[in-house]
Amino acid sequence: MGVNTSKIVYTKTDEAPALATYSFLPLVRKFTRSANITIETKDISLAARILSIFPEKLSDKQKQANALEELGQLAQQPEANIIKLPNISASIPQLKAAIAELQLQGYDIPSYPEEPENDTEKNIKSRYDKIKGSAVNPVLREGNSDRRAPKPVKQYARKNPHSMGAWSSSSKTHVATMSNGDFCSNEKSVTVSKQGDVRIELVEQNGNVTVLKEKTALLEGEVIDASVMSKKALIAFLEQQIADAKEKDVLFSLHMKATMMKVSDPIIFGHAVEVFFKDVFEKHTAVLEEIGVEVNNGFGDLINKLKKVPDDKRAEIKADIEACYEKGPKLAMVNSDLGITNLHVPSDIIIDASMPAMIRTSGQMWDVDGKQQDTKAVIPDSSYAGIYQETIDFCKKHGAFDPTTMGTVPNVGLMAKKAEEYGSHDKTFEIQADGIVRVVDASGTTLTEHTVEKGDIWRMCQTKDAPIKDWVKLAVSRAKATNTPAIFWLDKNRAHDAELIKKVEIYLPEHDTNGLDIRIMSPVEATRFSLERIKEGKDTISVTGNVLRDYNTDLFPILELGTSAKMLSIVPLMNGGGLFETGAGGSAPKHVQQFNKEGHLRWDSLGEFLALAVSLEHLGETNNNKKALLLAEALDQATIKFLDNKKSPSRKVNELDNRGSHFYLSLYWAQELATQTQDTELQKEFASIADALAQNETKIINELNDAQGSTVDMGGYYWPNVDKVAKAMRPSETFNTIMN
Ligand SMILES: NC(=O)C1=CN([C@@H]2O[C@H](COP(=O)(O)OP(=O)(O)OC[C@H]3O[C@@H](n4cnc5c(N)ncnc54)[C@H](OP(=O)(O)O)[C@@H]3O)[C@@H](O)[C@H]2O)C=CC1
Ligand SMILES: O=C(O)CCC(=O)C(=O)O
Ligand SMILES: [Mg+2]
Repeated sequence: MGVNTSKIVYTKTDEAPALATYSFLPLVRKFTRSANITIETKDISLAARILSIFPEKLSDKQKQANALEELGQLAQQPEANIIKLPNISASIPQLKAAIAELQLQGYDIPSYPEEPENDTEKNIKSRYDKIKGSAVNPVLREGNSDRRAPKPVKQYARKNPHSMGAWSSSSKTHVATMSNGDFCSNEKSVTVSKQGDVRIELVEQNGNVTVLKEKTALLEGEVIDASVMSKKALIAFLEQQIADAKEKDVLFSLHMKATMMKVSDPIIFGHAVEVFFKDVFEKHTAVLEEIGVEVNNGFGDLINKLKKVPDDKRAEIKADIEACYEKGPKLAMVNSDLGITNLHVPSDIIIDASMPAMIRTSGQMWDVDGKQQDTKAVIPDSSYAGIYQETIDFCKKHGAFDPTTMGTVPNVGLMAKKAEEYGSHDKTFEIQADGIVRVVDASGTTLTEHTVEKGDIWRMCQTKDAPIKDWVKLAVSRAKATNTPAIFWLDKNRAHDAELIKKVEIYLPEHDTNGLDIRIMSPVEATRFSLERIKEGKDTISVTGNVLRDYNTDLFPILELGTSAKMLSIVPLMNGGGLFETGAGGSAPKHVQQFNKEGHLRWDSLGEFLALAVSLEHLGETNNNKKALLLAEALDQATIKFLDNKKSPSRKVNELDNRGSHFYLSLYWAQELATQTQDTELQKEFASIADALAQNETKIINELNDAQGSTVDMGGYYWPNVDKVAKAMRPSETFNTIMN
């Protein structure tokens, strides 16, 4: 294969990682040029995705290609080599903010029609709904996931432990979850014996049949699950928990994944808002309807729309809101200073990050005065809530974990082909009438059926056989490579898991597992087992489904490393390519706020460094590009040095930030290349760069630090001005000159 085929696609995303890209990518280009590697960028930011689907009224200059679609296709090709940075999975409030910003910048795109009144508006809404929530990752993830803390990162964390809030055995913090009527208890699961289509329909009590989804194609051996969340049971549960939080005097805090579970979870979120502020919603139904309040977008939606109400009425509603706050338990706050509660915006309390953050902070969240308090963490569906309760119990019993001695829990996650719950959006429905929802195949056989009531949330999930097989293989190969026990987190008492266990039991014996310790345990047992081992400094691979992949790869990294940004996240694509995700966390909106305010970007690009190294290694191997392999090796060494010398960004203004950290990585990377002797061309090229960087270290760092301390105008949040940001992110002339 010719060396010219070496191409890495680097994604342009949103918020903090996008800012970091302005500084990092020019450096990556410089380092990879001589190895004949092309770095192509694909803009999959929220704003670019919006523009790409509404080209009609845009000028040619304003139009955006549908980069996500192109990448989705590429991910299925063997030559794929994609570095994927975290992107915004937009809640409706974020989507609306991005649209408003683009309109203000002169892009003629339609507003989001919350309640579409005609076909045109319905069409606009359905186009926007495709962008909503987690719309990027499921498209690119054409493989299962291998997330872990690389050895040097783990060693660094052991030597330089992050803060850990102490735990008290008398902590009142706990998880509240439903015991009946939820998705977990109502789940039915079937492994289909042959390929074919199924129809999802609602049969009303009067015999009326409404087709909810005409056609869903199934493959042989695929596992399908159907389940329902009862609205009545949910509301009863929420009422009970609100009362109980008040009685126990703990904060009430709801933890959902409204971004990835973009259909079901906003509805559940909305119910929580309505139950908490019941008196307001009951008393002012007509007014709230008139101003178009959408509770599924959070309580913040009501607050924003109150502006439309006449002064005296608004004062009355506000007084009633205050009365609800008085009457109910204290709410956990997302931002005490700004009065933003846990119920304001669904994307503010994303469970994978928010639960571990709470566990790391002594099991506490913040009250309205900014004081830490014990908390009732409300996770309505009980499928996975138990892992957090188990972790909390463990901390109550043993105290906080000790990052200097604790082991690690890497994850092998099933996620290819939109596996399980995270692929269920197009098969999730808020039920409009009492009846039965059934899944029927082409021969008319009913595969599953559920009795439902109006307002219930019904959903179907799919898990294809090939991804399961690949997942088992990946688990065995990771267990073997690291000689670490691997636990399948599957509960034989849960319908879906029972089907998966059957498959695992068939596929495992196809591999040589001699000498390996591979077991199947329920999530709760697996948590306990892994935590007991972690405490003793031992490692345990968690082999999980898609949701637990997501939860565990924030939970363990946040406890072990302080953040999931330091994770290596590899997705070996099923067709042979590689998708390299940077870190296991998100796009850190808080970091952008700080950058705007004081010109300091505390984003840690370690995830990018790790992903780039494995991407280069993959490229070197698949294209027989020796220079790429050398670059990868040198980058790994540079990253180790970077950690040893503590060159990660600080959290405080006027100290080393993201940009300065990139300088040090470049210095060390160049030095590594200069000292290797296998490739004299690279050696020569980078020796002079290494020298220039080393000689100008103080000057460059001064130039970078001098750029901090004042506000930064980016000319936009979702669609910033490229020149402004490029300038802000590369403020050292000396550094730029050497690297250009
Ligand atoms: N892979 C993806 O594309 C993912 C995307 N998301 C999206 O990201 C957005 C924010 O999600 P959220 O749940 O708040 O989680 P985030 O992971 O973005 O943020 C939580 C906190 O983690 C810390 N953090 C995360 N990454 C870094 C980093 N590289 N360097 C330093 N600190 C870091 C920061 O805490 P502090 O500064 O306080 O230390 C940050 O405020 C949402 O739009 C969400 O949908 C979320 C997860 C994955
Ligand atoms: O796609 C998303 O919204 C988030 C993905 C995520 O949290 C993860 O994969 O860890
Ligand atoms: Mg996650």
